[in-house]
Amino acid sequence: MQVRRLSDIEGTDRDVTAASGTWRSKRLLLASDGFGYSVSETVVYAGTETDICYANHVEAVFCISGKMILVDRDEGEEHVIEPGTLHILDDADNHTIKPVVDSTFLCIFTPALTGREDHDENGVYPLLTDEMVESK
Ligand SMILES: CC(=O)NCC[C@H](N)C(=O)O
Repeated sequence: MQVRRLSDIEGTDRDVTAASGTWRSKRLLLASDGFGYSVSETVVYAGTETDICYANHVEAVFCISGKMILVDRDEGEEHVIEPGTLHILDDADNHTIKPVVDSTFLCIFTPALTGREDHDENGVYPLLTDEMVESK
C-alpha cells in the first residue's frame, strides 16, 4: 500500500504545466506505477481556451471545483460543467474547454499517461510509453 498526497507531487517532474499555460496537472498515478490508468488532479485557468481531441486515449474528467463551458465541436453543443459533473471522452471527441473560473478536475486516462504528454496542434496527446520517454 502507498499513500500519496498532492503535496508530495508539487515541484517534482509529476507536476506538469501545459506549454500553452492553460492548465497545470499533478500526476498522482502514472504508467510507471504499473497501473492501466493514470490519475491526476488538473487545474484549468479562468479565461483560457484549450482545444482537445484524445485520439489515443479515453478520459473520464470529474469536476471537483469551479465552472467551465465544455464545447462539443462534433455535435455543436455546449455543456456547463460544475462540481459533481463527469464528462466522458470515449470517442476521440473534438472539444474545447473554457473555464469561467479556475477549475479543478480529477482526470483518469486509459492507457495510463507517462506524465510527459502535452496537447499537439490538434489537441491530441501522443501515445507514449515509459521506454520512449526514458530514451529521450
Ligand atoms: C479538464 C481538462 O480536460 N484539462 C486538460 C488536461 C487533461 N485533462 C489532463 O489532465 O491531462
